[in-house]
Amino acid sequence: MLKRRFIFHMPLDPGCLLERDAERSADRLGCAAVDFPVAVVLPAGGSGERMGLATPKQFCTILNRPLISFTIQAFERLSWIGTVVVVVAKENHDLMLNIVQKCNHTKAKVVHGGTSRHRSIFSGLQAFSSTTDSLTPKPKVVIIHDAVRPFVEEDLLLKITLAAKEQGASGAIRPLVSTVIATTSEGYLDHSLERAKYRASEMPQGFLYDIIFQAYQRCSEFDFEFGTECLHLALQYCGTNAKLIEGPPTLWKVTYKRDLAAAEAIIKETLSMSACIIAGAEAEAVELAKALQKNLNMMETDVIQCAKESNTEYLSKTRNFIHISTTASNFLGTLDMAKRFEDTDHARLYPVVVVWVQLNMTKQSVDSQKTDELTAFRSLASEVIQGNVLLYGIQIDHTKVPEQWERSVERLTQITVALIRDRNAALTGQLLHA
Ligand SMILES: Nc1ccn([C@@H]2O[C@H](COP(=O)(O)OP(=O)(O)OP(=O)(O)O)[C@@H](O)[C@H]2O)c(=O)n1
Ligand SMILES: O=P(O)(O)OC[C@@H](O)[C@@H](O)[C@@H](O)CO
Repeated sequence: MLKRRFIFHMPLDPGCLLERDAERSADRLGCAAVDFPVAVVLPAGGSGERMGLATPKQFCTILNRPLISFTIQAFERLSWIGTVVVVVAKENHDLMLNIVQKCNHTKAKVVHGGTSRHRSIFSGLQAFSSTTDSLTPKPKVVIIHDAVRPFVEEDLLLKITLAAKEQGASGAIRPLVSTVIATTSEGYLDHSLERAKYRASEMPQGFLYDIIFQAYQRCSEFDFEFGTECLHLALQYCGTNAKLIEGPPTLWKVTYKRDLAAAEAIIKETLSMSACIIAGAEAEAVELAKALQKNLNMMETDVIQCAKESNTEYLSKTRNFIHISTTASNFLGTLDMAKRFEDTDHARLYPVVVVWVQLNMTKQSVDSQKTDELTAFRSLASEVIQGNVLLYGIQIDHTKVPEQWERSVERLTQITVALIRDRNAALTGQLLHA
């Protein structure tokens, strides 16, 4: 087995695209540090007017999956977090239940929201009960997080939770990008604030449940209608001064169309950071695998000898598999892999890419054989895509002429990277040529 591991930092792991050793240890860290019940309220009852789409932005899809599911998964995967109350508009109740079922969000509880974000959050808080034997007992600490902020990582959640436990309230902040100014009623500049003295209030925020619940019980109708800051309610109505914790740049809220495009780009980039190359036994295939691994230097790649070895170790590390074969139509091994992805739920949340590379060692097959092969490949691709597996094909002609071989491998690399990065369903079942 040929292995070369890179020291590799995932720039972001939104909603745990892959369970990484580091993530697992952080989860263990969380379990050790959090010895009290923690629950979550995700306000998702808005209409997304600024997004300008018919579908509320929390239900807009990325890689065939609603945005809200990425946010829920960021909490679902942490063993030290309990119930995740998702607050949606009444008309979206069934849609949300379908998402919970399809994406297996076992911690999610769906409740109805209100006409404003604060009303929705309060409705979410009321889903917990003070009776200890209830299905949703009230937590010690509750995390409040906008459902349209999909990138929230465990270490920040841990800091917010522990700070809320100690201080009563905590909130994520980010440096201001633009300066804040005050305007006159005629629309002229009144004055500008010294930017360095101010921060943008982001999410997640954490609270001792009793404090934030009491704050909402006491707050005014004006607060409910026009307020945007939970930390302010804790201070105003419970005298609790939130601990502020600076978070990473990925905390931003999906508000406009550009934010959705940015979120999709980040998720695709993170899914494309690793690959497993299955070389088969033939010497030429192993040679191509090593050349491809060398060219794929922007990815953490493993090379294994055969699909049978693409066991759980590799499954947990990547969602991109490059299957090199020297025999035509040997793509049927992909079906076994697809079945294994299905058995391990590996493709439930994120599409798995399988690039079948056919290394042509002999002269071209006759046209009728090529047509049959393409038909079989296409029908396999349309079968496995039902299980969220995207099957692509690339043919490469073997040559002993070094310059030609180098050019072919470079083209193979470029096509492979493009397919993995874009995960475009329209190209599945195609046999491209490097
Ligand atoms: N009545 C409301 C309004 C907003 N939210 C939620 O609060 C979060 C942040 O609010 P915002 O970004 O303003 O969402 P929308 O109100 O949907 O957006 P817009 O203001 O553009 O309509 C979102 O997850 C949104 O779904 C909510 O639960 N209930
Ligand atoms: O006002 P919107 O409903 O767009 O978004 C809510 C934001 O204000 C809120 O998420 C943070 O600023 C932290 O309170």
